[in-house]
Amino acid sequence: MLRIAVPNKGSLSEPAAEMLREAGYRQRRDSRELVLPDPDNDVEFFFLRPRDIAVYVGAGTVDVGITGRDLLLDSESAASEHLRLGFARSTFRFAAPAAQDLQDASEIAGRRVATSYPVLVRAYLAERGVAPSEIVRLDGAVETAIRLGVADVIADVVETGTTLRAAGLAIFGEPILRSEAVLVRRSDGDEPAGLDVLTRRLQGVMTAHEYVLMDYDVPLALVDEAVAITPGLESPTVSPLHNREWAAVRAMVRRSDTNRVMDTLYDLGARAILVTSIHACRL
Ligand SMILES: Nc1ncnc2c1ncn2[C@@H]1O[C@H](COP(=O)(O)OP(=O)(O)OP(=O)(O)O)[C@@H](O)[C@H]1O
Ligand SMILES: O=P(O)(O)OC[C@H]1O[C@H](OP(=O)(O)OP(=O)(O)O)[C@H](O)[C@@H]1O
Ligand SMILES: [Mg+2]
Repeated sequence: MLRIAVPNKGSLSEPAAEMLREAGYRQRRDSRELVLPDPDNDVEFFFLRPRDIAVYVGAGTVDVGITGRDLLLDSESAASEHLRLGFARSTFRFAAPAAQDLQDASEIAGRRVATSYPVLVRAYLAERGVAPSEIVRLDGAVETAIRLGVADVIADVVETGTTLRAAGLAIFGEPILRSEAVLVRRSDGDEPAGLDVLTRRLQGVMTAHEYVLMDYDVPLALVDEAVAITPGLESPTVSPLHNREWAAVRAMVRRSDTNRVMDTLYDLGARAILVTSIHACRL
């Protein structure tokens, strides 16, 4: 049985459970459940703190886990990224009171930095030869650290930037890291049995979100031009129609391109252009 660690709380928890549900796995109904066997799919879920997941995976007590790239790197555990999952995207940034108008990470020299990710911050500054006077490790609500006088600068997760603005802080310097949810596995050792199936299922969910199925009819003489507009992933399906002068085409199209592609096809002379969502897929 593949042992899979899943975040029990926080920003990662709900979207991770939703993705696993879409991939056909059982998910818990009660947030107090800590372990959930799914014998039909030959896996077992362990609901753990997101920050601890890479530690358990690195120690080999669970086979794989879902966590954030930032949490993985800050854990220094023997786990590594196996698959990007595309949700819980964030950037990790330095910020300071807007009035101070700091511009660059080099200005952190001699200043105190508060963060929940001390390993990431220490490594980033060390690489650039910047020596802060202190790195203050906090569990959360890092934005308040400056007002309370324990730090001059913070390094924190930024999604929309609302929290920083509300605290009167402004981002400065380059992003320290771009993060998203990732599937992690142990860095060394054999690939755990069943990881290939989990990976394909999760990739299937991502592809189903990312692509739509587009069907349209097009005059035979225009099929080549139409197919160049919708090349699909491998090759589009072209089928004959009862009216022999026309053909039907079916291809996968990036969801974000849907309307642009429909406009282009219509201008070319395609008609009856239909778009359907993909429920699940294996490529
Ligand atoms: N708006 C956000 N706030 C916090 N973390 C976010 C956000 N958006 C994405 N993330 C990602 O979620 C992970 C952090 O999850 P975690 O559960 O530790 O923090 P949290 O959502 O702030 O929960 P908590 O309230 O327990 O601190 C990181 O990988 C982070 O990059
Ligand atoms: O850029 P934003 O969209 O505002 O989101 C980012 C903020 O959200 C999180 O805090 P959370 O509310 O989880 O509180 P915490 O600091 O106690 O973790 C995170 O730590 C940032 O502070
Ligand atoms: Mg938080």
